Amino acid sequence: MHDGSGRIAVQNLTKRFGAVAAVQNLSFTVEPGSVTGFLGPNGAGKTTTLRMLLGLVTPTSGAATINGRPHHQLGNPARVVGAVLENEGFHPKRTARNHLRVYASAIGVPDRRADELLGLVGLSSAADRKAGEYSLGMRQRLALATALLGDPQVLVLDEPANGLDPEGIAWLRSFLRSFAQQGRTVLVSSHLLSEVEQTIDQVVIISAGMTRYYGPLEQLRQSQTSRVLVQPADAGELVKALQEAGFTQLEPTPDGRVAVSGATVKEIGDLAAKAGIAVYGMQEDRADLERLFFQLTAGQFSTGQAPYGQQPPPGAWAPPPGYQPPQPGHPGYQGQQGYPPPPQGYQQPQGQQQGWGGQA
Ligand SMILES: Nc1ncnc2c1ncn2[C@@H]1O[C@H](COP(=O)(O)OP(=O)(O)OP(=O)(O)O)[C@@H](O)[C@H]1O
Repeated sequence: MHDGSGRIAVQNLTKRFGAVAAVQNLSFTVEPGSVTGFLGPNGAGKTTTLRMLLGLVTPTSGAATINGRPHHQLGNPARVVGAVLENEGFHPKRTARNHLRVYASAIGVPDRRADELLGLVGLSSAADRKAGEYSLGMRQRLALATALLGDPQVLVLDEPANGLDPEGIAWLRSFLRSFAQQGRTVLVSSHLLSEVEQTIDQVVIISAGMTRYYGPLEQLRQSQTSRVLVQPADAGELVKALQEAGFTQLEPTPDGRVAVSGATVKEIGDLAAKAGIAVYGMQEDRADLERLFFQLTAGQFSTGQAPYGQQPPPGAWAPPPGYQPPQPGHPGYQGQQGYPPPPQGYQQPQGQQQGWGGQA
């Protein structure tokens, strides 16, 4: 029998599709009572990992287990793990209520559970409409209702906020938190940290199939560093003046400004005035989680420019504890030291993606 813990364990998991190494030696655990974000850019290997966990793809090597067992050894898996995967297929002519009843009967739960769940996910009024007429957001709600039919201990969701409206996203957040507070396990994937930031306790960040960060979100948050972006008339003179005054955490920005860590706006302003350097603007810039996420998944840990001097200043943009440097084979791998610029055209995601409002 399984150990009943509700723990998800991924150990040295690897999946190759021909020449494509979709997942490479991935390891992490997800503890019950927490919501874990599984994050990575498009094509990072999230869906493949979740599909291996759910027994839909066979690993090339390594293991993914729930309750200490691979999916095919779970007995009645719907009672253990509920999953919402991308592109969930519904019979287009079947109503939502009938769809849920078919699944309820397949896993041996009573019909009334279908109506309970339609209410929970806010679909009661659309229960008799055909799934083929549902919007993307409605299909997501129906997929979650299906995943919950067996009252599972573990919930695995692949990009669940896709297509949801703001009310739906807020509902989903509070639902997942209360689900985890009952001592259950939630693993939720996303390619946007901002989308899941308010929901998750711990985070697994992957890029090109490899783990880049694994640990509490709070730890990642605490590693944020604030800096001041200064636009001086003469960057070289300002850097010299700052260095002479003992401020050494200085970096040029791609747009020609000087990024100063460890100094206040006032300190920089006073110093520039004393040195007779005109300053046209200063802006406090708090490193947000999204930028850290980008830096981690882009295979680097810098602002994209080599800092003034030889090496990155200690602490200025140091990786957070839990950071795992790129391995050979990762696009961001630069040997022992390397600070390449971010890819051209990268745009920071704007705002939160929208998406529920059932009767949580
Ligand atoms: N069945 C398959 N055959 C061949 N290659 C595949 C297959 N499934 C996935 N891949 C490849 O594996 C890599 C990882 O894909 P995967 O769908 O797991 O990424 P993802 O992180 O879920 O991306 P997204 O956020 O875009 O959904 C990609 O390069 C993808 O093209």
